Amino acid sequence: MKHLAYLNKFFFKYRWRMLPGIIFVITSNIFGVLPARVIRIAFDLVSENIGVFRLFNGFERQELVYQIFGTSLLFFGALVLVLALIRGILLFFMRQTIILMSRHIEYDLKNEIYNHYQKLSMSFYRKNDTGDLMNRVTEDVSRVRMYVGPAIMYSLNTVVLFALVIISMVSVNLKLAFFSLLPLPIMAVIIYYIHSSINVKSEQIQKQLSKLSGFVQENFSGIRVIKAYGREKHIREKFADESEDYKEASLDLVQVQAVFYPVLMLLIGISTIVTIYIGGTEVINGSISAGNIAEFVVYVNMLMFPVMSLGWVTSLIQRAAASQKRINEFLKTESDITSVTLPEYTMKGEIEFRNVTFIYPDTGIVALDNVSFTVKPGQFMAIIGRTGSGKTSIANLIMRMYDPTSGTILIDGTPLKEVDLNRYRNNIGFVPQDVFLFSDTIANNIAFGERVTDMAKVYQAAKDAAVYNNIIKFEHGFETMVGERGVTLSGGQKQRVSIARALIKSPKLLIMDDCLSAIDTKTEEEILRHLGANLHGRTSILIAHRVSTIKNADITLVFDHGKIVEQGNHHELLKRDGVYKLLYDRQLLEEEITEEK
Ligand SMILES: Nc1ncnc2c1ncn2[C@@H]1O[C@H](COP(=O)(O)OP(=O)(O)OP(=O)(O)O)[C@@H](O)[C@H]1O
Repeated sequence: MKHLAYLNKFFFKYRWRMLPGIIFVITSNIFGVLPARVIRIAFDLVSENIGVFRLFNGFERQELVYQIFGTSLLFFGALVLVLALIRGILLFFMRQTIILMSRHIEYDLKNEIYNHYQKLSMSFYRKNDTGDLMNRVTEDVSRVRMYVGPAIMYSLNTVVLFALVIISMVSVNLKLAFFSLLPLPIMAVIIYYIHSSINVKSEQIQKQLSKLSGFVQENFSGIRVIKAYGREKHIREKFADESEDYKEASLDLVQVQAVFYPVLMLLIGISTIVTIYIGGTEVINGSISAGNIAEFVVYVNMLMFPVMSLGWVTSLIQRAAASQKRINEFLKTESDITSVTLPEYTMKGEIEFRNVTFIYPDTGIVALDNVSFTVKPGQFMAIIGRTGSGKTSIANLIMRMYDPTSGTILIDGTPLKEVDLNRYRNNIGFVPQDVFLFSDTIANNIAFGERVTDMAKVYQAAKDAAVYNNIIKFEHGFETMVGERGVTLSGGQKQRVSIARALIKSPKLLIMDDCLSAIDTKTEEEILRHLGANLHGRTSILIAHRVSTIKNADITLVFDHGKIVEQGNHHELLKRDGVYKLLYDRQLLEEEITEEK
């Protein structure tokens, strides 16, 4: 429960919705209880007037008595209707205030969690899987909403209604009040246990359903592999097995639910019988009137729903507490990358790694081992090396996705930790190794880092990334949607759109991580030619696998096992006759063989 205390700030924020809400709960219950008294009066009127009616048997006056009697009953009927109507209006406002408040809190909480997510570093995202992150913003927040809305509303309602009904009952007859209320606690306990069992089973079904949809999603994504390997039958059988588990869990739930309502009806019936029996003996004793029995039967029935909902509300609160605990865990997580905020920042583009060692925090893999190098402003630096040698880790550290385990990274002579990260990243154009395009138009994907989409700049960036001619061939040109709902771009086209996204920023520092791998050598040359023309005054770092890509680099670092094993320009490296020369010769040979074919 203490976890839910976090939400109190929202109750305070929305106090002007909550307070009227409470007033509506109280008044609606007053109007809920009043009809029972009207019914009592009407009942008593019937029993009293029947005597009078019979007394006038055979007289003309009997007709008049009947008319007065009928009109009075009609009046009471109309009164009950009016009271119900007023109660209905008040209930409407009760929901309009409290449930509306819960929707506002849900909105605020979702935004708060999402904003917090945005501040957290890459290592956080590595540690937590996407499904879990999404669940906290969606499912957990929904469960918390059930607490701040329905649970609070029904709890308030129950407390107020019980107070009013008990006062009314006791003021009539203490003994009858005691016996009428006696079955209710027993009923609450039974309903609580049945409800808990329903909850456990519903959770099982939910889990099974998530597993099933995860299975389906993965298989739809990998449908090409499934078809290519002819595994459709096998997958179909696996799906049937998973569905079978889901079906079993659902049947289990139906069984418990089937017990729930008959048990409930039985308990309500018992309560009513007890009320009528004890009430009857009290009428015989002369301590209450027959109308009081009717009044009590109405009270008992009025209490049924709150008692029924008690189990439900308890489980709502328990679930919300568990969800809020998970949400609090995340909200308390601090980013391990913190930044200073500076009023201004201009970047020249010098990068220096001084004895940098980097171990990935989650796996303990030593990605970089005592690496030192300097890139001067405007220089073109290339990084080459075997897979897993630490090239991407260099890019990650320059982007400050992670901080080095030891050593220092200096930007224009200032340690990176002392640089305003937001402004710094705004000066960088980064093309990651795994291309990611949003489900949006090509133009918006290219202009992603820009505040406003300037089409002239979008076109120029697309031309520089050698993808312009491809895009204009699409039916909707730059307005073509990409991603799940749009066209599927080829691997090379995606890479070039991703390059255009970096180029449009005219960054001071351009980092391209192996982003020319799916592009043919001719297009690659075209891009490099454009880049060459635009690179003046801007530092660029190109991570590549092909030596041909980086021949023109001012300096090339050759990586192996997280260390720089060679460095220099193309000619210097060839002269050294080391790893670089070996790579170059091997690639030349591969190219010759391909050409001969
Ligand atoms: N996010 C990560 N968490 C943990 N370990 C990682 C992570 N990324 C990379 N590694 C590990 O760090 C080492 C260096 O990886 P890195 O991605 O820097 O290599 P790379 O030279 O860029 O490889 P490639 O050419 O295949 O992209 C590898 O052993 C890899 O398994």
